[in-house]
Amino acid sequence: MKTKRTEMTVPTIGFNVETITLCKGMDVTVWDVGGLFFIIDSNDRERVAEAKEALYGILESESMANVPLVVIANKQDLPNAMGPIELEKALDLSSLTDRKWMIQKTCAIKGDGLTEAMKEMARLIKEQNKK
Ligand SMILES: Nc1nc2c(ncn2[C@@H]2O[C@H](COP(=O)(O)OP(=O)(O)OP(=O)(O)O)[C@@H](O)[C@H]2O)c(=O)[nH]1
Ligand SMILES: [Mg+2]
Repeated sequence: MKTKRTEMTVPTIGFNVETITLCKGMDVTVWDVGGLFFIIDSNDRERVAEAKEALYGILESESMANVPLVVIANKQDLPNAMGPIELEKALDLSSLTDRKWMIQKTCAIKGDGLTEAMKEMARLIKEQNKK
């Protein structure tokens, strides 16, 4: 995967903004943020590899160094949805040794797990800041 980087700073705010080209036609803009939520369609087994590529494309950006990650495993209401253990393997999350991460199961249409995801993120950011 080739990434083309554009570094840019907004001096008045002091945020680092970086635009990464994940693949042709897919640009993501990342900010110097406290935490990253990555939402995955747990029911989309065919595209989990694609989701993994996208995730690592974001994580390799300099501005994402040590930034805590909460993977939101959405669509848990669907019977064929991948669970957290399966997703952890599919996304190879155990390879992430230099950042705090966790997986939160959600069902966005019912709102299940969303508050928990926010709380977990707050906890990870606090832990990271202790270092
Ligand atoms: N069953 C279920 N459906 C959901 C949930 N969250 C979002 N959706 C539905 O998923 C649909 C959007 O699908 P997505 O997978 O997000 O997007 P998509 O249109 O498939 O586009 P891409 O997957 O990005 O190509 C909408 O109809 C939502 O109502 C959930 O937790 N459970
Ligand atoms: Mg989809």
